[in-house]
Amino acid sequence: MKHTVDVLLAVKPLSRAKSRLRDGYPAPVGGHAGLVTAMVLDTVTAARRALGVGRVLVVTDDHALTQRLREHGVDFVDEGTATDLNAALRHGEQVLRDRGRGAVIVGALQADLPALRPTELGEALASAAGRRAYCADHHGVGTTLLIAAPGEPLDPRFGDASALAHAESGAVELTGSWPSLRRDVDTAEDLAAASALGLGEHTAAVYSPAR
Ligand SMILES: Nc1nc2c(ncn2[C@@H]2O[C@H](COP(=O)(O)OP(=O)(O)OP(=O)(O)O)[C@@H](O)[C@H]2O)c(=O)[nH]1
Ligand SMILES: C=C(OP(=O)(O)O)C(=O)O
Repeated sequence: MKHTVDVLLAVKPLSRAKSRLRDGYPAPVGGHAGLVTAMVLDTVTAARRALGVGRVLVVTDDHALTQRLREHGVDFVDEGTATDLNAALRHGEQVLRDRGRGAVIVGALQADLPALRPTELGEALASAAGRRAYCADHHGVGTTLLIAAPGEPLDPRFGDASALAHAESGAVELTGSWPSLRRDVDTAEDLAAASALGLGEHTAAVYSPAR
């Protein structure tokens, strides 16, 4: 039976989010929080359109963000007692399993992929082929996607050098090209590179590349 992956995205409070992305580009419409929100919405929109994705659940305590998610019919959950990204993802994983019917395959997708193409995510999920797997970021150092093996815990190890950490945890590295899946946005340079790939509608509406 073809399995779908239930995808988690975690977002910290917008006031603290994307601290490396606070300057170096024209002021976005709606300010910093508006830009971060737009990137989340574009990432979620692409994930929902990707072949192989089941449910999408955003883990966040930010009220303004959850309001926008609600407007777009995106499911979300608070982060419980989590104090970091991995704990927030583990909390979201438990919520998915509690709600799930039958075997659940859980994945974690970074929430700052505003150029994400559904086809690239779908290809990455297919190439995991039921294995614990990860996709490294464009630097080859971080992780933009982690997929658990069916019925296995997600065991997220995001943070510094997370690609290596996930490899050491037994995850298989996914090696497709997938430039939009690997282009997470941490800095103004990343945002310009994502713009060159083609931004989703929400981020494109608030950001214009520096002329
Ligand atoms: N819910 C939740 N999400 C988190 C937490 N820490 C990080 N994240 C999210 O994890 C994703 C990847 O983290 P980073 O790329 O470091 O994002 P960031 O922390 O906003 O960026 P910087 O402030 O520049 O480090 C982002 O979407 C963050 O919002 C946390 O404690 N809780
Ligand atoms: C937390 C991560 O994201 P970033 O490196 O963008 O902070 C990660 O790649 O594990």
